[in-house]
Amino acid sequence: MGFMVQVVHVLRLAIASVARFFFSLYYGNEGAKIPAITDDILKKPAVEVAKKIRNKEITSVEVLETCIRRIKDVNSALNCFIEDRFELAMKEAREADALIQSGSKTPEQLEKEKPFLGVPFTTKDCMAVKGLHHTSGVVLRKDLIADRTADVIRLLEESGAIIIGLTNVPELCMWWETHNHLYGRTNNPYNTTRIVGGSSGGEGAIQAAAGSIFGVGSDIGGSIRMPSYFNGIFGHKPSKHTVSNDGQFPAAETELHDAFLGIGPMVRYAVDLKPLLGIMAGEKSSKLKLNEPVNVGKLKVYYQFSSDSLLVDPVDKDITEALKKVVEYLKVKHNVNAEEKKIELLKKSVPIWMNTMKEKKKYEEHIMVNHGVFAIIVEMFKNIIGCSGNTLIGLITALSDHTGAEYGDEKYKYHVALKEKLEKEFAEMLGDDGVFLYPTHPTPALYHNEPLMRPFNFSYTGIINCLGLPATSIPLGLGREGLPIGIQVVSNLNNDRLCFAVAEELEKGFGGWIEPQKS
Ligand SMILES: CCCCCCCC/C=C\CCCCCCCC(N)=O
Repeated sequence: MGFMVQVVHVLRLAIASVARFFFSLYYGNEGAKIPAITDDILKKPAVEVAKKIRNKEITSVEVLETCIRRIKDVNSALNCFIEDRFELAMKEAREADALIQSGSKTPEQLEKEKPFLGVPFTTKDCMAVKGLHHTSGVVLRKDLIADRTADVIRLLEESGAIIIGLTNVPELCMWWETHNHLYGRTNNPYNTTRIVGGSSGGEGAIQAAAGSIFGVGSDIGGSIRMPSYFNGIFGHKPSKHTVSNDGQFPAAETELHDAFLGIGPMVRYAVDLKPLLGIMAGEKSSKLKLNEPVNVGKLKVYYQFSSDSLLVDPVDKDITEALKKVVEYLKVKHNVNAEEKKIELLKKSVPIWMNTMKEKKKYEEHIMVNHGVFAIIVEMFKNIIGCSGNTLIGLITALSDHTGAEYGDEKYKYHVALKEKLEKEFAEMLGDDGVFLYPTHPTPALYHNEPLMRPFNFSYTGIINCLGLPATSIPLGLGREGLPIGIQVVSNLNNDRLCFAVAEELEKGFGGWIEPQKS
């Protein structure tokens, strides 16, 4: 059995390598370039932009105009921004400026009451924003306009931030390449022949390209952390039950999935993670004790190089080297002796995620009019001849939903039990002062469509969703292909602030976000 699994693994890798060769011939290595960033305000953290607006060093209207210009400059190459509310945003920016100019509140009062006053932001199109489309990349929802705004977006608006539009996602947000038959495919700002990840892929790209000041993503299998990683920015999936999942499509249908799913910030600068999560969490932010100081030198640091799963690609040497450098950096700078782990159950990341993700409702019910295996196969043929509203991977995922466990059966319960065992192991290891460093993903951004050859690579992030733990994707520079690399840092439940402290420290040591290729 073990031998056969090894043989299948080697065969899969061999086929994926041959396919990669053909992908490289097909796409070449030169994609479209995006223009250099010329406005300094786009190279500032959101907290600094907010301060400058409050202190009348720049107006909200000027910041918004700069973002709009930048979005227009980069979107033909990236196809990441899909719907705007520029006019309404401009009205809100004028109102913000008028409030500041009126002098009715001091900058200190504004900082307390409306910390992001006048700061433009974007979110993915699976989040309800009143008056904008709410499709999740599903053709059946193409005319659906949200009649209310998701809790998390409302909280950000109450903090003074201004939503300027929506970014692209994969069909039903359930794949890690951003492509659908409504808005098309999104390209990576570092190399447009490569993927941006998913499902918050449009958001990853617009943040990396500096088209908005901060972004909001959501993550049930890595959808914040993978696009953050592929696009060289910071992204945080919060502790379970911290940020309201209201107003998101698809909604989490079970208690378990509500724990897996998290909405969080996607940003160019680590310093923005904490204040944004504080606002997004609303009343629940108090349990995170975000203002408690964290001494990185006092943290217990654990790390693991690979899940050792035979269903997943080996971890790229650039990522392994980067993780080693992080361990060395923490030793030299903070005298922290990190401990290497070999957590056996991480090998089972793929079956744990795949089986515990089962719901009563079948996947195809969200994306197709006709249901059942036969209907899916018919739709696949239609896809091949270019006549389907569904993506091929959407249909493959629908088909795969007819394999493995059924919601609530013995197989499902077995995998829930495995998840609980791993949860206990992580809780004991991390305690109140521990962090776990782990690859966010085994490879840098693949060519478009290439994830089909390596479908389960998302499990490095997916397994952390099953545990409900907070995790931040941290950029660590560019690898040998000129594409972003990095790791994720995981902490115990409600210890999100430890992830932020590590993110800020590694940003200092490794440079954080790097402006993408310029024309
Ligand atoms: C060609 C071989 C295809 C093998 C079957 C692939 C089945 C894939 C099923 C599920 C993949 C889910 C990927 C989740 C990515 C992120 C989800 C998220 N919203 O956080």
